[in-house]
Amino acid sequence: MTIDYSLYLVTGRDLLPEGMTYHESLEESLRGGVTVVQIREKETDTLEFLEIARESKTLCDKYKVPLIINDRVDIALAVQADGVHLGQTDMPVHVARTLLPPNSIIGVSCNNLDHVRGAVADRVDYIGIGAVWATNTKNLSNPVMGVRGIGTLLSALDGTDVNAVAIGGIKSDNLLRTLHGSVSPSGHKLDGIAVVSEIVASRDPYNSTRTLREIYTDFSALLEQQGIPRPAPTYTADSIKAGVIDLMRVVRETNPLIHQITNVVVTNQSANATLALGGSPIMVTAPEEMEDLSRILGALLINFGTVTSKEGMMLAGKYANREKKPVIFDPVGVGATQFRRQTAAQLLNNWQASVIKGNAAELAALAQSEEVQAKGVDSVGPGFVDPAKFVRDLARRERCVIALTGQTDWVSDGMTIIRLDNGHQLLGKITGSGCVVGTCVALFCAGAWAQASSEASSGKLVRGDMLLGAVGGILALTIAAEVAAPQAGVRGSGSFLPALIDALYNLTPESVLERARVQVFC
Ligand SMILES: Cc1ncc(COP(=O)(O)OP(=O)(O)O)c(N)n1
Ligand SMILES: Cc1nc(C(=O)O)sc1CCOP(=O)(O)O
Repeated sequence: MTIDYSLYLVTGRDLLPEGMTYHESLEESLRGGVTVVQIREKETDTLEFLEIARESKTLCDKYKVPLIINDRVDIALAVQADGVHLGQTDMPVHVARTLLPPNSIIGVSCNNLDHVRGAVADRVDYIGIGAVWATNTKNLSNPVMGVRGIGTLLSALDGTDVNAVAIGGIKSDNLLRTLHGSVSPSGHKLDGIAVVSEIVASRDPYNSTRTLREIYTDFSALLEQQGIPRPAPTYTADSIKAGVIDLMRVVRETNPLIHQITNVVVTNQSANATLALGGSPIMVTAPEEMEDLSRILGALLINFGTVTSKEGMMLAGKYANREKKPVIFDPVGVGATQFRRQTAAQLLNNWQASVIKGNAAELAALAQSEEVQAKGVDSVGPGFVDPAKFVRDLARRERCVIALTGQTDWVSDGMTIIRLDNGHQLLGKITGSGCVVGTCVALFCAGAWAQASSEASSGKLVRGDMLLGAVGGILALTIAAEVAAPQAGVRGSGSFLPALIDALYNLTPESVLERARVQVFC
């Protein structure tokens, strides 16, 4: 039997809202479009379980949706359910298979690679991987694994026909993030998501189900589009320059709010650079403010030069993802300490960055490459042998735009690779010029978001052309540096900084067109 696992409902009668019967809730969710139903009764006597299973079977048959029974092979047999879901300490798969009719569906819970290998060896039909996020529905015996943990386990299913659903804390506001983030590095994606409370605890299970379905369908459509090879390059050097000039205009016209959780060294100059380019800076770190801010910001910059509020960073990215706003991540000095490496991994597991910007050592550390070494927050040595390939591969792995900054800057979205050759050596003589690049990238990404904000909702996790945003931000700062450095009043790095802010303020489309040194590779 071919099963559509995309929206897998696991029941939980104790979560039903007051006044809603089990029957009503289940029928509404079937009408709304759940594609599989699992009856999960942890505390119920056999007789009551049997009655509930019978009632559920009648409803599921009416909507032609398969019915799975959690843990209890005997109940599955008694109501002629389509299959069973077994935990790691439940009846072994081979025993259940001898008891159940041929072609029954067997699913198994998996929390680590050994579980997945065991499930593949047992030739199960599907695995339930969890918990992806924290949940109040069940006391978990293992830590939550986040989207990256899901991706790792999905890789172990490459080349098999075992399906996979994720479970645990999945809600409409984190579903897109769950789907995006869990695609394995080899491109293996989930076959569905399993939810309890988002549907069962809802006062409107029909619409809660519809919302989840819509998000899932949009995401699947996007993945299909991405699978189609692009017939012709979308960008040329000229189209990039024209696009950047247009974004510059949008930023000045829309004055976007740029929320920056940044480090103490550069806060002031980042705020000034934001104002100079036509944006409006806000440097908030308190976790309590993140949800409200996410609704009004144009872009979020998370720079962890000094990690003061990890919780704030976690929440800010999560809410920005929910609003489909650009999230720019600048993992300053990520390779320098174990704490930074762990924090970066946790943040990226919690939200999806739209652009990750870093120097060679930072991006090498993120990619777990030893090709480039760090000294504190700086790179040492000549850089990557093949920076174009490096940024393209990391962009594919992180599913976002990667901006590698240095004497030459490289930007890629995983398909197009762009080389930029502007800048001035004085940029290396002022503190935090890399951090200000992050600010400029955030501004141009906010412009790209504003340009696309009327686009129909889609499976994308951010609206707007983030590749162009990243290129725009880098060009703005590096060209401003070229303009500022030869100014009469600039006598060294101290007088260069105010001249740089002036140059950002006075940056013209003509100087971008004239100076931008852009090469596009596909
Ligand atoms: C789809 C799906 N995945 C995982 C589970 C968890 O099952 P199990 O490990 O048996 O734990 P309990 O549900 O019995 O608490 C599931 N039920 N469904
Ligand atoms: C039943 C179950 N199993 C899990 C696992 O990790 O194996 S998490 C979970 C509960 C999922 O409920 P909700 O969608 O309300 O978070």
